[in-house]
Amino acid sequence: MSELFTALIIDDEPDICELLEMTLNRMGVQCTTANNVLSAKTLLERKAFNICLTDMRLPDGNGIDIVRFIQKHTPQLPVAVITAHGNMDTAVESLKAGAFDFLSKPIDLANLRTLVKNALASNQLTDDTAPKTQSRLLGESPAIKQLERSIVKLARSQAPVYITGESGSGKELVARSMHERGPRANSPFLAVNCGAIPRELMESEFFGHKKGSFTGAHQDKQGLFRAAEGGTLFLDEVADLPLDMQVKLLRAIQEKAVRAIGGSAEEPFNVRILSATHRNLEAEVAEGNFRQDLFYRLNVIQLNVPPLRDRKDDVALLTHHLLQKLAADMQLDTPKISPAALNELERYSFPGNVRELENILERAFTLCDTDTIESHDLQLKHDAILTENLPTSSIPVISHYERALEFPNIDDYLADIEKDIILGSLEKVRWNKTMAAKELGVTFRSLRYRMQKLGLEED
Ligand SMILES: Nc1ncnc2c1ncn2[C@@H]1O[C@H](COP(=O)(O)OP(=O)(O)OP(=O)(O)O)[C@@H](O)[C@H]1O
Repeated sequence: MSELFTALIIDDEPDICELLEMTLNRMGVQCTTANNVLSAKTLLERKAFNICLTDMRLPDGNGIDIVRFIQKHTPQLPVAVITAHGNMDTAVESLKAGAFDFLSKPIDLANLRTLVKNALASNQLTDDTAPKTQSRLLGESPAIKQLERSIVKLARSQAPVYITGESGSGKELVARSMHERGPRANSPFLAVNCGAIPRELMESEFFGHKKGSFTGAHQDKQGLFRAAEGGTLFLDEVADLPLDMQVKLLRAIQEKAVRAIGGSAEEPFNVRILSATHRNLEAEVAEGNFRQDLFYRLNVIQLNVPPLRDRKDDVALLTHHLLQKLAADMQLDTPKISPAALNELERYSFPGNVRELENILERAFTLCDTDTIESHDLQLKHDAILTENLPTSSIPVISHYERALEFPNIDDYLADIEKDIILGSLEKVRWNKTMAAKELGVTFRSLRYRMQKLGLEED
């Protein structure tokens, strides 16, 4: 580090101030100290710093007062809070208030150095070096604009973010954008689908293994945490982690270190954790399928990606963009879309969200034999077209008799209706079977039986 950076250290214990100052000085950071909230605020008003480290307990207030003050006056300044050992509540509270990261006592010097390095990199983003990445998230709706603002703000922080939203709504895209707009942009972004890793390989995938540590371990393998060093690890479908793996993950996050299978020592990592699931994780915790303590660690800040049906204004924009992209990939001219077809898309409920829109357009593009996509090319599921925008007189009356004739027999038609009802309810309560059973007035067992019979598995 050739430039001279400056830090404000706020602590009333001289020994801690000295330890922090010595460590930071060795990293080329010049320190100013304050031992209470009042003098810290005065210094913050008078001088510019690159990083601020504050103890939680101060004689005339606490670290969160400092975090709030900085958020209000100099939000670009990364501030980290030093908390008492094991006091996760205050750590979470400070991250929620806008702290960049936290450090627990007794201070681990390796962790302190990593924190300072990350903070300085984040502070540098105010300069011309800030990633100029164009937003990947398309949309002009208020919900997307708000999401975009949250992404930019959270990109600088180290806080774990838990992203919720229906399948295909853009959770991974949000995680990726957060990575690309932050100080970790030049390091790896690794996305892992927790539900797709075979159980017996999970520990090795996450933490790595040493050659010979088990049958088939022919060479050393670097786990995901090590492979993502300096960057971001996105745990997709985190609700699918088996309970024994949840314990190991919690430990790794708490210790900020991992031990490879067959390895002799824990190795520290510097990775930001983002996670997501389309399931309701609170309900999984309530049902005993997900550990409360891990949920608490992952869910420091929650971001919700709204379903496409709730941001109808974005459908046209996304459609035009996706058609352009499809045409470019196939080296063809961009097709037009008829007003009627676009209107149909705008009234569609998109159970599979943007991913479904992508699939619909790809199919339509392939099927359409003119330069314009028409309604019939879309092949939308009619029961998923919302009728709210239609004048009542034009709402088609569905005759069960006529529809049943499209099926091989009446039982298949009735099964189709039952499937629709169950899926509708499950989607509404985010696949919480207890709540769906209640809503549908059947027992939990009966719902499970029906789901099995109809081949409805959670994906
Ligand atoms: N706002 C958006 N602008 C442009 N493309 C989008 C947007 N939202 C989603 N997409 C696209 O839709 C597809 C699905 O997005 P993504 O994989 O991020 O969804 P997801 O919520 O993580 O899905 P899953 O729950 O299945 O993991 C991707 O191809 C993504 O690029």
